[in-house]
Amino acid sequence: MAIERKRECKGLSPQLLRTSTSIDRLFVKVGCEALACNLAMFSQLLPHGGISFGALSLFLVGAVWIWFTAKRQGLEKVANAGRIPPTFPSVFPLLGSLPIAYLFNPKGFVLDKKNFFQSRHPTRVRILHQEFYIVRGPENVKALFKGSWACTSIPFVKFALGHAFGLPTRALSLFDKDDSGGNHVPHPDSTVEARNRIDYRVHESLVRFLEGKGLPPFWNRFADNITQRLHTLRGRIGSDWAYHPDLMKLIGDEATVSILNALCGPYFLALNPDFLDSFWNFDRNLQTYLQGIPWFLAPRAYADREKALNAVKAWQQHARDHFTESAIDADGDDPYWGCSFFRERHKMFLEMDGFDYAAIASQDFGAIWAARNSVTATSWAIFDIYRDPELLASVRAEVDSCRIDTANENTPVKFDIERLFRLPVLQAVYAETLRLRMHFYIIRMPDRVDMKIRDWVIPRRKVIVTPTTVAHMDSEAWNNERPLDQFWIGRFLKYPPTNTCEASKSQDNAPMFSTKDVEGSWIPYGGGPRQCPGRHFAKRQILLTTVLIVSLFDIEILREGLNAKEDFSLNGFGGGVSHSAGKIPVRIRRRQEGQARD
Ligand code: HEM
Repeated sequence: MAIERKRECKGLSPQLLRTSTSIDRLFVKVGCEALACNLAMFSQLLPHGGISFGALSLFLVGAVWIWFTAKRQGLEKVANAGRIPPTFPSVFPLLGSLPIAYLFNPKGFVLDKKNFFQSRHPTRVRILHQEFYIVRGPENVKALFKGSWACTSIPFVKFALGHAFGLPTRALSLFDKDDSGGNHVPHPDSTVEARNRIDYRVHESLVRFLEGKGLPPFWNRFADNITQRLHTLRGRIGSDWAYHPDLMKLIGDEATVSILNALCGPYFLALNPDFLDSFWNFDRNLQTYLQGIPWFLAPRAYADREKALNAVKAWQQHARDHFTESAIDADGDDPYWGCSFFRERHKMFLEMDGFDYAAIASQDFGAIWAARNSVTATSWAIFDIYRDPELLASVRAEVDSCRIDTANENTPVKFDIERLFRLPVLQAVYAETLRLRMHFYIIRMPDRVDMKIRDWVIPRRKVIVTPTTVAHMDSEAWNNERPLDQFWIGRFLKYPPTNTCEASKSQDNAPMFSTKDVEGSWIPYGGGPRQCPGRHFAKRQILLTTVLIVSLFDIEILREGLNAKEDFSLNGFGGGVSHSAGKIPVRIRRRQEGQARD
């Protein structure tokens, strides 16, 4: 039977197969047919009486490759039987699955069907002495999020705060001591004092702010601010086309200023008018800090971080010097600290060991920076709408139906906000923007117990990685009517049937928006207890800013910007919603009279 199987090896004579060695028969026996074929091919290449160098090299390359393929096949078999995820095979055992190709094309690497990010089942990956587990596929991802209660974020938060946000060592050491877990009630064997429960206290204050009573005042201030700003911009721009060198910067700056004003109050930017530059330069250099590149190799990157941190420190010193209780308004916020979130957590951090003003500035800069995804997503949504005149017309038709007429031209435009946030085409633009543009590695680590992911068990204290890009580009999970690397809102819309009696009776042919069918595949905000707490604000922020722009402005993307690409370089990929690789030049003018209800 083994010989019969070997006959399938193309190009090998029966005689050659009969003379193959006992080693290749052994491989045939264990099911590694390909390697057996290769060994047989090798004997055919041998000249009588010696081995040519070319033949030997060819053999070695072929043997390594086929061994690798055979191991992969074996992996699939083990995968169906076992419970501990198998290790992804590596060509060079000491190096593990060293992702050299990642350095040159990280997005291409994670989407390459042959490598570990695409494994169908949870898989262990070893790179040098490091190891982690990859989890992908909607059902596995749903199970991962469901089981995330058993995970700790402490090592990753500590890493990000220390490397990127410059949190001093004394404050960082608190993360190592916090063994109390993420729940309200600390682990019974934890010895950390309640005031030093940094992970739980920080997370609880974030949730109270962004998912609780802190959200409405923050949101209302943002909505007023962006409406006023874009109304003023409309006044400045006028009805003749004006050139702007970069749509992403134009939209990004407006949205960032309004978010900062709403978050930190009016003094933040008044005291630090150049903050936007250092903020975005910091953002572009994130990987430099995370990779631990020393300052003398990237002095400008570190100077930008210093400037951004100094801005936060200056704002907080001003708040400490000027704030009085009487400045607190009915919502609990005040103009010096902005949201009560910052004021309250300032007190909270000062209660903790190792925290001083510099440490608080690092923490708060991290919280401010977290809004960056929302801003970049807004710019992409607006880009994709104006790039497609048909889509622009659909969005405008929907949005105009939610406009509340204001008495005159000089009063800022108003909308029925709740209706606005239920518009199907608009929501589909938002969801498709995040599907296409959000590139992030969601990270989990089960802490005290092993983690069950369907039939698999991932041992405790092991890192689990789920790339959003893999989920968002999964051809088995998504509607492929248009290529997955193209922006297409149809992926999130369902249309009522067109030629049935029921449909003809129905007046309402509007599509329905839903993300239900792509649960576990649309994961821009992560999932489970530690999913993004800013998602409610982010959706509203992206929708309102987009709606204001399409209502107030005509924008023509100039030819060189029409096919703008995302920055998928090593420094640009994987940190969240992408930046564009280059500038996107546009012409902009006030939306022409009479078009408001086209
Ligand atoms: C489109 C916009 C946004 C996207 C795609 C996004 C995405 C994410 C993701 C993937 C995470 C990690 C979640 C996980 O591990 O499961 C996260 C965490 C976080 N996000 Fe967002 N985010 C967005 C907007 C915002 C905004 C506007 C804010 C604040 C105003 C914010 C604040 C945060 C914070 C504070 C965390 C860390 C939470 C923690 O440590 O527990 N995000 N975000």
